[in-house]
Amino acid sequence: MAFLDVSGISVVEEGVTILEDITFGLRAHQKIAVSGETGSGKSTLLQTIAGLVQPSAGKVTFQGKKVIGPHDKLVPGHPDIAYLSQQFELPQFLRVEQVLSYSNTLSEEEAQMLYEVCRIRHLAKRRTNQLSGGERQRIALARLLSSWPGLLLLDEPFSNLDMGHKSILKSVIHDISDELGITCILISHDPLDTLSWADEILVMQNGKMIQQGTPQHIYKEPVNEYTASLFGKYNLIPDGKTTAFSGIIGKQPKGKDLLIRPESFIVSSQDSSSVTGVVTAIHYFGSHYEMEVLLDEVSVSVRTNEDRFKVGDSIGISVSGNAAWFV
Ligand SMILES: Nc1ncnc2c1ncn2[C@@H]1O[C@H](COP(=O)(O)OP(=O)(O)OP(=O)(O)O)[C@@H](O)[C@H]1O
Repeated sequence: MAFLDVSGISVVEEGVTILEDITFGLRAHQKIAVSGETGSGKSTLLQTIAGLVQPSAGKVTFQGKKVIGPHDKLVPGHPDIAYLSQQFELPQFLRVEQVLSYSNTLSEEEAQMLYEVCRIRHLAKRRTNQLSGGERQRIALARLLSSWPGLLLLDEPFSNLDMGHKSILKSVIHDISDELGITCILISHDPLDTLSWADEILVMQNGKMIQQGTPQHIYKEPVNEYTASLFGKYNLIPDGKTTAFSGIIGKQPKGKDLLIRPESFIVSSQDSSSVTGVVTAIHYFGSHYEMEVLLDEVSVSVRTNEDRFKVGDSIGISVSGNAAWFV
């Protein structure tokens, strides 16, 4: 029995299809991230799983039981599935300890462990109007988790957080899975949040799930340019202009464009195993440089750690066959 089974879910609102035939399963403790552009249906998917949106077709089964939608339930939602929305609210002007005690169903020891994991123990006496955005979010999270759900759905938890609060929240989410044993599904726009965290990524486009796989698979072998674009910079060398590279990588495009990530290029000597280009711009990013290199007719972005290049240099670049992908 799958921990969570999403089977053929479609959602239609006012004649508009928002989700179309989504199917996937989740094992207990598996970490799934959902990626996709704005409006692709990510939030609606999580809300349907949580029993907050009525599917028009298909069903969600959680721990062997069908999740009942809001049309068939007086108080929408599932007691064992927590959904942290982008627009969470905390009661105004209460002390944090009051907010948490109202929803708490845990023993004192469990509650203290939860507050420790959420990094909020030091905030107990603070009033809710005296908190930063990141602190508010961790308290909203602790409040949700105080019923100790089996499944936590996090909808863009990192948006609007500065680097410091984001980094704390990342550790909190990591510990929620690893220390509290709560299974999580996470929506995030930022590839850095999902690639390093998830066991599996689902990619949404126009209400459809267009790809599912490990972070490595999705990053290296995206099903199309849209998926490639969600996970970082890429070069797309159009079919017809790929001849020079086809020789090096030993693969033919077969009518497709050639996708190469900037870090997959290797700056090498100018010989038969490389393609010659001219550096037209260099951008500094702290941990690395990105050079714009004009090849025969195409300009590509090449990542390098070396600082010896300058605009106008003629360089050789190569790429290994398994770092090139046709889309
Ligand atoms: N109740 C509704 N009635 C009509 N349209 C809706 C409803 N809920 C969502 N939509 C539309 O469905 C599409 C998907 O919305 P959803 O919020 O699920 O996308 P998303 O991928 O989570 O976007 P974002 O990243 O901006 O949060 C959007 O075009 C949205 O306007």
